[in-house]
Amino acid sequence: MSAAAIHLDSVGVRLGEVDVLHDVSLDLDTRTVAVIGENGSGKSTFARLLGGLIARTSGDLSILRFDPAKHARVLRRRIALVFSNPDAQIVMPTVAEDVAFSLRAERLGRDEITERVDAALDRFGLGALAERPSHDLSGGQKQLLALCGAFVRRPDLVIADEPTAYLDARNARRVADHLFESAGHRLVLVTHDLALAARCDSAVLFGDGRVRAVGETSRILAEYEAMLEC
Ligand SMILES: Nc1ncnc2c1ncn2[C@@H]1O[C@H](COP(=O)(O)OP(=O)(O)OP(=O)(O)O)[C@@H](O)[C@H]1O
Repeated sequence: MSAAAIHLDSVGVRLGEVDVLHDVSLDLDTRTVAVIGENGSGKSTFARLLGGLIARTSGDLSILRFDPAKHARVLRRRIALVFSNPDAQIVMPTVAEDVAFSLRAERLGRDEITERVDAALDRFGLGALAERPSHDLSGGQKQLLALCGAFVRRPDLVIADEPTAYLDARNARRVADHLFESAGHRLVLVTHDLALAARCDSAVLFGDGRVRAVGETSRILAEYEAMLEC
């Protein structure tokens, strides 16, 4: 098994009748990784694969040195997913309850849950909204809540798919800053925002369900920009 945090060897993903990812081989070991590429190139499918939401059809895959096909439960506890539509991630009636729900699998005492939830709400500027109905929040506040729920579990790996897509500039900056804070987690960030991608240590460029280029971010971004100009 590879020593890289994220390792794929000839991975293919078929969804329904469609081969969506083809022969993906990658070793990703930088703390932050941008995933870029044109619409429909396979980025979200790649993120869902890493997040354990879909399974590979062929090839080998290890994440944090675990095979998701064999250790899905371990990985679920170590990986947090953040998507552009926070509504899909909000399940409990109030803001504080929703964050606490993220800790349900952690077997913590009531006091520790309260402590962790309060600290996370404060960190994401949601302290004053703790008792508010979660579905009444604005889009940006919901995204912060989804992020809060992801981070309260202290994940080793955060997989974020267009986490700033619907946010105003200030909230987008706030969300991005949280993602890039060196809080001990690795980050895989799917984004069309190339300024955001530029903040990552390395980048993967997808095209037609295949890896077109991988490596140091500025080089990959230059390749992508040149490709878009063609
Ligand atoms: N469940 C599915 N069944 C069949 N085809 C799918 C399914 N999910 C995605 N696809 C197809 O796989 C391809 C890649 O989709 P994916 O969402 O991974 O692309 P993307 O790079 O994230 O695109 P975007 O930038 O537009 O979000 C697309 O052609 C899409 O239609």
